Amino acid sequence: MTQVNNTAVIWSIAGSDNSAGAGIQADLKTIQSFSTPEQPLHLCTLVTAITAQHSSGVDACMAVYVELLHLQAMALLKDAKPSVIKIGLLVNAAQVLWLADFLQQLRKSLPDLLVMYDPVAISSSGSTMAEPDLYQAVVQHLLPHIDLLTPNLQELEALTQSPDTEQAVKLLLNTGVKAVLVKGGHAEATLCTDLLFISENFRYLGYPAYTNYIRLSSTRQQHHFNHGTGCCLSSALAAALALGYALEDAFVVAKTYINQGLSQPVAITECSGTLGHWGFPAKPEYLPELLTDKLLPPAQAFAPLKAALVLYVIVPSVAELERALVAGVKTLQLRIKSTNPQQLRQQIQQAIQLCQHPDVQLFINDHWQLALELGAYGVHLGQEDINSANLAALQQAGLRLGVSSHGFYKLLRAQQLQPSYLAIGAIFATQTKEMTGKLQGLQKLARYPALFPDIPLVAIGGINESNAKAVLATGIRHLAVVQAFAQATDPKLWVQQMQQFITEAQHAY
Ligand SMILES: Cc1ncc(COP(=O)(O)OP(=O)(O)O)c(N)n1
Ligand SMILES: Cc1ncsc1CCOP(=O)(O)O
Ligand SMILES: [Mg+2]
Repeated sequence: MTQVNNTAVIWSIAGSDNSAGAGIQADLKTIQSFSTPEQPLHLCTLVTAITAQHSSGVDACMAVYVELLHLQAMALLKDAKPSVIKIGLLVNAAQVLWLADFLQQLRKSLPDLLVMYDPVAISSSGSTMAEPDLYQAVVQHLLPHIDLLTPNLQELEALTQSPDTEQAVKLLLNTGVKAVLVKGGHAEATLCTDLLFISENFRYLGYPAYTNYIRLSSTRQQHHFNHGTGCCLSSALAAALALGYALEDAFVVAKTYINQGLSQPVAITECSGTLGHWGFPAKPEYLPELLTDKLLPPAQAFAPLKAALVLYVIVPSVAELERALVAGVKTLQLRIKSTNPQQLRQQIQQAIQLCQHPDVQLFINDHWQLALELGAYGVHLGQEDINSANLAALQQAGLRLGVSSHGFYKLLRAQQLQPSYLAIGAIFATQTKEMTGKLQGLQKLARYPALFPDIPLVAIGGINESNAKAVLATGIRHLAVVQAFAQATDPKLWVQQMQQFITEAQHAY
């Protein structure tokens, strides 16, 4: 049967928690929370066990027979195939063996399938739900079929017999697992820190990280309403991956979701309850802190923009810069990719001269040394460039800084520098720049303004007069363009039209 719309189907293969804080019930609530009419998610379930539990323990756990697991899977396949499978509680070796075999078969017809395993065996209250032979079977048979494993610290040690996190993760990656997210929720610390290790084999990686792991941290929220937090973190990851987020971005989204849910829990009694499920997180205070990829930010923030970016036109030469100025563009970028050093200096100097006007803001792309030396208004740097640029010198000289980003993880990374603006791209397909990662699209773009309200955000990549209104409807207020301006036959009219779209959006939303 052909799937008819863009609904992403996720399967949860897990145990029932009748108290509905963890297990399949938590997965359903979490996945539903991420589902929207524009990008619907549909969670189907394969129940592996029925548990009798409450907030302080598990009274009973009964495994479902493998034959019935198989029938559940066959029934689901009659309707639709999943794009993501999230595995939770497995009880015994028989279930593991069936699942390993099933996944191997399924992958033959679903090469893009993403399989996650949250290796729960002991509940957060300390009750053991699995049989003693479970982990041995998991390591031997299941792990080679897992793309992303999400153990907590206890489960990590139980699976590997290693108390050393990095060593344990190495052991797991050697079994064929492609990424490991170690959940730090159970550690005794004021910060709750989770670590994501991504091997080169992980197909969903959008952009290479600058370290081989990413560490996200948030202040621990001490209360009694955290039953099922681990299940929900893994489900939120599954949802974000099904929505097309790159793994590192899905990690940020999932942790932000948990912070939101713990900030607004559902209390049932004074000492029992669960985290809340309140939709895609939308407040900056829920964002975690990125502890890895530490850049060396200057002591102070970069100078703010002297005016809003609004329409930001990027040009490859001084001749094009003049054309843009004549057409009425007030925010410009000189983006020269190849020329000899002498011409480069000359062009940057000329561009700075031409833009000496109180209403005009000119950013120099890439060539920060020349920009600094020649007294430019600002520079635009990519994520690689900020590793090596002398940011302190740029900040001290009063230059404005704009930084490229391609999703939540890169936004967090760039935000550390307190730049003057952040660019997000590519929104649509572009012929101007080779983009290796996923396109942002309008649905993802619409999530950023609420989470990054204190810094100007500019959208870039494939933007033109036909899609500008749709981009502005996401809440983004600034548009950067290359080709659409270069191809405008009447540049003045084109600029007026684009500026009008932006002004209308500012008043409309
Ligand atoms: C406004 C704006 N956004 C993004 C970019 C891209 O910068 P970067 O990632 O450094 O890539 P190059 O432009 O150097 O190819 C930009 N230039 N401007
Ligand atoms: C430089 C850059 N960075 C992200 S997309 C992009 C190219 C944008 O060009 P266009 O507006 O022609 O798609
Ligand atoms: Mg660059």
